[in-house]
Amino acid sequence: MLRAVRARVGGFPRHSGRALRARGARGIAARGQGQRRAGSVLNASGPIVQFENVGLRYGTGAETLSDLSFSLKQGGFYFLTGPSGAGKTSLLKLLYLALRPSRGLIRLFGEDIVTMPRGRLPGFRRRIGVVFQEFRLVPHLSAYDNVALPLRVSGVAEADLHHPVSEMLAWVGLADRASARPATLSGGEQQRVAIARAVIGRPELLVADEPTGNVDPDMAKRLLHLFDSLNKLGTTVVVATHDLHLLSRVQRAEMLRLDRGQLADPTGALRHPPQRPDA
Ligand SMILES: Nc1ncnc2c1ncn2[C@@H]1O[C@H](COP(=O)(O)OP(=O)(O)OP(=O)(O)O)[C@@H](O)[C@H]1O
Repeated sequence: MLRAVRARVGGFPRHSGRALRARGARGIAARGQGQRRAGSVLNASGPIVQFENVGLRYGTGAETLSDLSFSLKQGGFYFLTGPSGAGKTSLLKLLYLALRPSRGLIRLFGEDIVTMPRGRLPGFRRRIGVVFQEFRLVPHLSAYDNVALPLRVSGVAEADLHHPVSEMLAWVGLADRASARPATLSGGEQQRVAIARAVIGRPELLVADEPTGNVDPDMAKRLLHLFDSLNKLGTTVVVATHDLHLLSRVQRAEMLRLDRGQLADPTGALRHPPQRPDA
């Protein structure tokens, strides 16, 4: 079945962008290929994420993340790697605004999100697609309705939902499971629904935590191709993974390697935060 699906779709599912441009759609819906929303303070090549000397501490313990200074360029593709417990999920939570840092500066879409009033955060979160490590599907909704959720939140009309949602479910090989509730799906199937939900709105930033952890190598390749296609349409992609086979599959991807809460260079040496020019 996978082969049949593969034959039908060569790039990112074509109806998704169309639905997002439908009448009444808000926010991300207004974007075309590689374009940013009107009024964005970012220019086409500016960083979409900037961390300066960021630290994160849970409770009163030692810092889980320390001295993180890096930027992600708009339209970039990044793999986040590192041993278990290095802090990958914690870093992704800072990126998708589930946590605020204990210290340092984070700019997202050109704005300081550390001091941003809480009321503005949901609007920012809608610009980010997230594949959670534990999926977080809505249990009482079908696979179809879980995938449709971001489009409904963006104001896409019901009449415009069917094509993009069905196409996306077919892409992830779940056309025949559209009406299934999450509890009746396997772990790998739930993961694919979670991925379809995260990408269908063509977010400006996609953050995926071990998105291929529960699928076989063929499906992992296919899902990575989906991220790759989305990235080519302008979405900045950050994928945390232990799967070293994935890393070579996107040639242009850059690596971020975490080790004990700090960024390391590819040789494993810890990278110290750059000196500010005025320091
Ligand atoms: N809510 C929390 N409260 C306290 N400590 C936490 C919390 N979440 C994570 N940690 C700790 O932070 C450290 C980093 O965890 P994190 O999940 O970010 O690592 P990871 O690199 O994603 O690991 P894995 O690859 O196993 O998923 C771990 O020592 C973990 O115990």
